[in-house]
Order: sequence, then C-alpha cells, then structure tokens
Amino acid sequence: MQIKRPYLVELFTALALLLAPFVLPHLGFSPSTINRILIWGLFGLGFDILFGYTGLLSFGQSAFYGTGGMFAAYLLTEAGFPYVMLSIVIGAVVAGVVGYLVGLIALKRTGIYFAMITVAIAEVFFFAEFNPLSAYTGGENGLPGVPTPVFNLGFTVLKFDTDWTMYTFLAFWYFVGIVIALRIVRSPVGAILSAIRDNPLRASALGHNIHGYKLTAFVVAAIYAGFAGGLLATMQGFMPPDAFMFDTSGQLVMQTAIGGAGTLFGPLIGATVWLYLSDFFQNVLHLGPTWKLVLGIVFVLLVVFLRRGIVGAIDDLYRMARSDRKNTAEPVAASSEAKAAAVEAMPARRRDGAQTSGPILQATGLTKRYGGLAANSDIDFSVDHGEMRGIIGPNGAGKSTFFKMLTCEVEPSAGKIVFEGRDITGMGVTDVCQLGLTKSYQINQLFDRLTVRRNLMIAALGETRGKFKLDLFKSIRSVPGLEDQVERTAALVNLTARLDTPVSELAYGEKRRLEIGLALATSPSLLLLDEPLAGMSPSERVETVALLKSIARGRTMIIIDHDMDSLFELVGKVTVLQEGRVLVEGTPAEIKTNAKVQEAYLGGVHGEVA
Ligand SMILES: Nc1ncnc2c1ncn2[C@@H]1O[C@H](COP(=O)(O)OP(=O)(O)OP(=O)(O)O)[C@@H](O)[C@H]1O
Repeated sequence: MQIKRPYLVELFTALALLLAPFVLPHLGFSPSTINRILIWGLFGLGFDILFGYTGLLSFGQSAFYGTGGMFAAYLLTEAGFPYVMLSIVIGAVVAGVVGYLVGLIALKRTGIYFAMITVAIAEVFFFAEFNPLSAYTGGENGLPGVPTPVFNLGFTVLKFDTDWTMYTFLAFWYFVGIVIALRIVRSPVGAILSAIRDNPLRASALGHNIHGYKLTAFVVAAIYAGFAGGLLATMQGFMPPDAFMFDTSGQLVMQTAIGGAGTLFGPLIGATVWLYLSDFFQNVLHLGPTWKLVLGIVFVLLVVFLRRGIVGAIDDLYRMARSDRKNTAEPVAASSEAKAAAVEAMPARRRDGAQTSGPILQATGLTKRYGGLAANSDIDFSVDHGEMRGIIGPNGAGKSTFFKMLTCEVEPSAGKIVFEGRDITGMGVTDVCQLGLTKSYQINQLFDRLTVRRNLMIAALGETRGKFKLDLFKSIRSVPGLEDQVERTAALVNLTARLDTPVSELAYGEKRRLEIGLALATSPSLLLLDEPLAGMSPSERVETVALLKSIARGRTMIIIDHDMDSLFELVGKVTVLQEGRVLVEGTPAEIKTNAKVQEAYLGGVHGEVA
C-alpha cells in the first residue's frame, strides 16, 4: 500500500509523538517540560497560521490564551461544570468569538500599527483579569482546583492524572491540532493567506477579499490559543494569571522565530529549545537571574544564523537536495501546439446576459486630482468588445493613473466608469476583478516566496471561488478545473517549464510574463496591461509581442506602452494622453503622422513618431 505523500507528515508526527516519551527523558527533559512543550506547540499552531502564513505579527495572543483558559477553568471550578473536555472546547469557542471582535478592530491597520494594537488589546485583557474581573478569574491568585479529564467508556475509565497519562492526552490533542492546521494551509484559503503575506495589494486585485481572510486567520489563531489555555489549566490543575501577561505573547513570538515561522512545526521545536535551555541554565548550570541574559544571546544567535528558524533551515536543505536531483533533467518548454491549445481553451469570461458587441467599457468626465495637481482631467473614453486599444503619452501624462481608476484601485475625483453596462465607479479593485476587469502592473506585483504554480493558482482561485469562501478543510488539489487553468495559463505565457520554480529565482523577462499570466488566469473579459514590455531586452520584447498577439484572440485588451513600434504592431486604435487629457485618438497610421502627437513627443519637430 502506498501512502499519499501529504499524509507522510501526519505519519511522521504521530511516530514522533509516540517515540518522544521514550527518547526525550534520556536527553534531560522532564515529563512536565515535555507536556508544556506540547501546549506551547499547539498554541503556536494558530499563531503560525496568523504570522508565518498570513504575515500578521500579533503580540497579543496571550489575551486569547488567557481567555480560553480562564473560561474553561471558571466553568470547572467556580461554576461546578463537570465536563473537562467540553469546558476546554467552550473556552476555545469563547476565545474565537473574542478573537473575531478584536480582529475587527486590529485588522483595520497593517504592519507595525496592527502589532501595536494587539499589544494594547492584550494589556486591556491583562488589566481586566486582575481588576474588574478578579472575582471570576481569581485576580493575581488565578483559579486553583481545575480537575484533570476523566472519560468513562463503560468498560473502563480513562484518567489523565499523572504526568505520562497527561502526555498521552496532550499528544492526542497536538496531533488533532496539527492535522487540522495542515488541512488549513493546504486548502485554497491557505494559499490565499500566503498570497496576503507576500503581496496583499495583488491578492486583493486578483479578486480575494483579503480582510475576510485575515480575519479568518485571526479567529483560527484565537481558537488555538484558547484551546491551549484550557489544556494548560487542566494540566497544571490551576489556571495561572500570568497566561495573560505580555511575556506569554513575547515568548510565543520568540519560540516561533527560533523554530521557524511558516512551517507549523516551528513553534513546537522552538518551545523545545527554549524550555530545554531555560531548565538547563537554571537547574543544571545554576545561572541564577543571568539565565535570561544567556537565553537572550542564544535567541539572537539562532535567529541571525538561521533566518528561517530550525525547521526552515531543515526544509531549505531538503529542497536543495531535491532540486539538485531534479536539475539533472532539462526543463521542457510548452510546444507551440500546447500554446495554441491553451489559447483555444482559455476563452475570456462572459457574464450571463452580457453583450458581446458594442462598448465593454465607457468612462466619462474621468478626473483625478492629487491636491493641486490634476493627474487626469475630464477624460471621455470608450472601448468596444474584442478591441485591442493602445494608450500612449509622454512620461507623467497620466496613463497609469487612468488605469488605476479604471480598475478601481484609486477613486476618481469626478466622472463615471461603466463596465459591461454596470456603473463600477468607486466599487473597489476586488469586486471589479470579480466582474472580469483586471490589470497587469507596470512594476511586477508577484508572490515572490511562492512558486509559479502557486502564483497562478492564487490568481485562478479568484475566479473559481468568488471573493470569499471558507473552504478551510478542502484540499487545493480538489478544486475542479484549477490545475487545468494553471497549466493552460503557464503554457500561454511560456512558463510551463518553470511551474515549480519559486518566483524569486525567475529571470526578469519570465517575471514579466508571469505578471501577465496572473491577470490572464483570472479569465478577464477586459484585460489592461500597464507597460508589459518595460525593462525587456529586444529579444524578450519580440517574444512578448508574439505572446500578446496570441492571447488577444477573443479578448478585449487595453495596453499602455512606451515602445511604440511594438504597440502599433499590436493594436487597432490608439488613444494619446497628454497632461492628463485625451489629446487625440486614431489608428496607428493616423497617430504616427498626427501633428499634435509629434508636437507632444518631439516638441514641434515634425516627422513620424516612433
Ligand atoms: N499617488 C499620487 N500622488 C500624487 N501625485 C501622483 C500620484 N500618482 C501619480 N501622481 C502624479 O500624477 C501624474 C501622472 O502620473 P502617472 O503615473 O499616471 O503618469 P504616466 O503617464 O503613467 O507616467 P509614466 O509613463 O512615467 O509611467 C504625475 O505628475 C505623477 O507625479
């Protein structure tokens, strides 16, 4: 029997959990340390989904750890509720609800501001535990007398009242926790979370509701934290008030950094190193209060020399060994037949009832002012279905601003945009992408840490799943048609041979093609390309022009580029912008000889443009 490769991780985890009690004591770990490691590891699973996978650094996880633990402990002690496991689950649910409410506030900001809000919120919880709620939480004494779990199975009674029986209980829940976390990171939601970490702007421009997904990660992390807090209470027979302290959140962040963020196992390994060293420095070396100093130095050294943590470093070594083996085979580019088939198989998106002739996009009186500067003034513009339109203009003429308004990345100061008969003015880039209007960027906006395949998947998921879907436990491999869509897009942009290469290893020209591929994978009915040829070598330009010609069939495209020779070869009509206004429109032949255009480009020296 062959075990599916993804399940190997689960199998190894189960084996490691079975072997740990036989191996770790010989390395100097006490059973209570091993149990604490498991609780930190479980706590860290949720945090890693939030930080390692979604890129949201929270210093406030103690709030949810404390809330879940305190709630379960209160039910089991003060309220006299007899069911230990159910209390822990209720505590986790309460932590999740609190996480949802906190997330609504904290996620209004990003980066350092988000981190600072989480610190402040955790401090509020710490204060509440010690002061107004001390009658329920025991204040600085915590809640003693939390029972250990007992399960009466009829034929036998399972008790977890010794260190090693408690280990089996915690190891079981850690295993359940890792299985669920692995499912989440392997789901479409997991892929979108990593897209948000790498490039939130592009993730939302590809049709994903990134606020919804960030909130999901935040709630998942809070549930894990609350559950781990409940386990802590039952393991210690006491819910300590210091679960709410900033130190708890800080230690979680440091352990995750040591073990490796974005690996799921990082927090567990980080906790193993951290707790082992802190026991060793205090109990074996008897360092006294200086143990924290030494531990701090070890932390700095580990993080400096192992940038992706211990698990990240092992993963890197494994990948290096695999790619050495793989590189012996030459990559195979898609054949021209495969490309032709891909073009046929990738029609532009059609909304039910949408027209297929006449204008697909109309802008009227479009204006964008930045303070006193008018980047675009009173632009009237219309493009028909199936048209290939070029936009040219000197630097600073307002071309990119115009595109940003069309894709609803920036809101116009005045004017109206109608796409496929619908007023989309001020709608938002995610919704507009969902309607079938998207753009490739002047400066690459890719997901650099992910492979080409993952990049294209993330783009295609926007179309197949809509802007938000909670398919947290579905494998990304089972999304119907996704693999096909990815492979067809890769064939179109000639990246079949690079599908499993991380974006950071691509050549510039390949990145430009992937930039176009991301937009194409959403199957847009109107595709805007902002300087697709920028920065390319002459041979790359020739190749990309051929590529654009092939994808233009059955599609409506608007292209901005400074390379007029190439642009005039591609498009049927050209709009010239100057100083934020439409100067003139016409066929390439008309534009080449237009006196106003020559004036704009050549400052009045007559001749032919380009
Ligand atoms: N966010 C912004 N804030 C202030 N001014 C801006 C902003 N974005 C663009 N501008 C200004 O608007 C004008 C038009 O810029 P835009 O980037 O649209 O021109 P462009 O035609 O695309 O130029 P290029 O060909 O160099 O890319 C410029 O003067 C630019 O400095």
